[in-house]
Amino acid sequence: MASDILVVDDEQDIREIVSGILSDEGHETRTAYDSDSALAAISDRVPRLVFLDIWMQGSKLDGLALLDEIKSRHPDLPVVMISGHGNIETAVSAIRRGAYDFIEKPFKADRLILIAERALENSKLRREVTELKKRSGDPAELIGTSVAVSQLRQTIDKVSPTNSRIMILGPSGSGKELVARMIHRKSSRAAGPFVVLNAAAITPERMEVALFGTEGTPGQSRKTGALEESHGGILYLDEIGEMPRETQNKILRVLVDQQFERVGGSKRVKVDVRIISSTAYNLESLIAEGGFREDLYHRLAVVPVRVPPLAERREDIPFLVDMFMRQISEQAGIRARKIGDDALAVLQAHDWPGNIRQLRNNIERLMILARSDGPDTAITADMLPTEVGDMLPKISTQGDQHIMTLPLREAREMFERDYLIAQINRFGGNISRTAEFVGMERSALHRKLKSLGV
Ligand SMILES: Nc1ncnc2c1ncn2[C@@H]1O[C@H](COP(=O)(O)OP(=O)(O)OP(=O)(O)O)[C@@H](O)[C@H]1O
Repeated sequence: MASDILVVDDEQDIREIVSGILSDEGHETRTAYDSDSALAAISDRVPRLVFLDIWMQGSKLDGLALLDEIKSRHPDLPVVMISGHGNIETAVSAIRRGAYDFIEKPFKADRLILIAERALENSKLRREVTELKKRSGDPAELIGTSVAVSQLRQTIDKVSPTNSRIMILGPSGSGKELVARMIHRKSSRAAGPFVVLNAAAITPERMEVALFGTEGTPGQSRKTGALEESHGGILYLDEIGEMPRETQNKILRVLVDQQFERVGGSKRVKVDVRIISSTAYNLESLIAEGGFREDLYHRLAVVPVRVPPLAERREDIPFLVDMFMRQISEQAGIRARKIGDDALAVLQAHDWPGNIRQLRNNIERLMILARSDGPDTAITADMLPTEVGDMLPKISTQGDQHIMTLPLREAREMFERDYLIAQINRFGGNISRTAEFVGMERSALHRKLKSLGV
């Protein structure tokens, strides 16, 4: 994927040489001749890399001051200083102030290309590390040998190299985001960003700012939105059904002409973004009710990809349990345990309404609870948390009466989850309406659902 590089220099020759060499390498370049035009270019669209001259005649800010300004707005944007013979010391001090490197005039094309590549690679690695930290539990590949997962893998391989828009359909916790990340990794945009915007976790009022950013006012700085952040990469719109109707109209326009305006501005920002969206609920019924634009649905779901619920691929459960055990033992320093066949059978028989996320949460609890029993004893069915063993209630008999007991907290959680699932279904999957009905803030409901493994 070509990278967008901004070259800032007051000398036209240098601008042309630098951008010419980089364009020959397949990069997209833009130029600016002073601090104002550089800041304007950056606010049109944030580039991936900036080459910045230290001495610029007629510029309001000199190179170092402009570097500070750029870094204060975009701390992760790499900047390479272009220094003349006499100002190496300034270049060195620029590095202390956050520049990635410097290149001394006159320079050879090879050196310029090398520095650009290193700077781009370095910032890509930094982004990846941040991503990895965020999703440290994610496996690199889909776990499972079921037909459903094998087909899903094949679909991912087929759709990744194309540029088509994908809609991932599947219940909460089934691995939709993981699938989207895999498509990103296997696509030609792998070097570009992967940005997530969860429509269910953002209030409708804040949605447009989150997506389009704000132009900023004299007292308030400009903010880039998810669309701009994902330029050259992939934007993952999670829970697309929750997108407010008005924002849907604007997204449709972005899809048509790949341009948008920041909130409070009229300048058009051009972006090159591939959109992957996802939904856990039936969008068709939402469309029928008028809650979702049908034309937008068709544009987003050029290729629909289905992620099956865990209950439809029970044969994968032993592999997942094994992987989570190892992962949790590494992360939490708890020794992995053997798991008895009876316990595995219970785990495989469970319906897992919260899918893989819920399975993982339960394995974690199980490992923590079983910790004191000695590392070598296998986990047996009676050690399973009650939530898993809801088919294994503690039943006692008094006379001819059978009494079922569940620990209070777990019983509450279980009923709370079932209750919330029932309400969500009743409102056709619309989180806003469910939240209103159950008297919770939308984001609080979203957090609650995640914590209950829904
Ligand atoms: N096939 C799989 N193999 C291993 N781990 C998986 C698999 N599928 C999902 N997971 C793990 O399960 C958890 C939930 O997955 P993910 O967040 O992708 O689900 P989701 O469908 O996007 O959920 P939501 O709809 O709530 O956003 C993650 O920790 C993910 O790493």
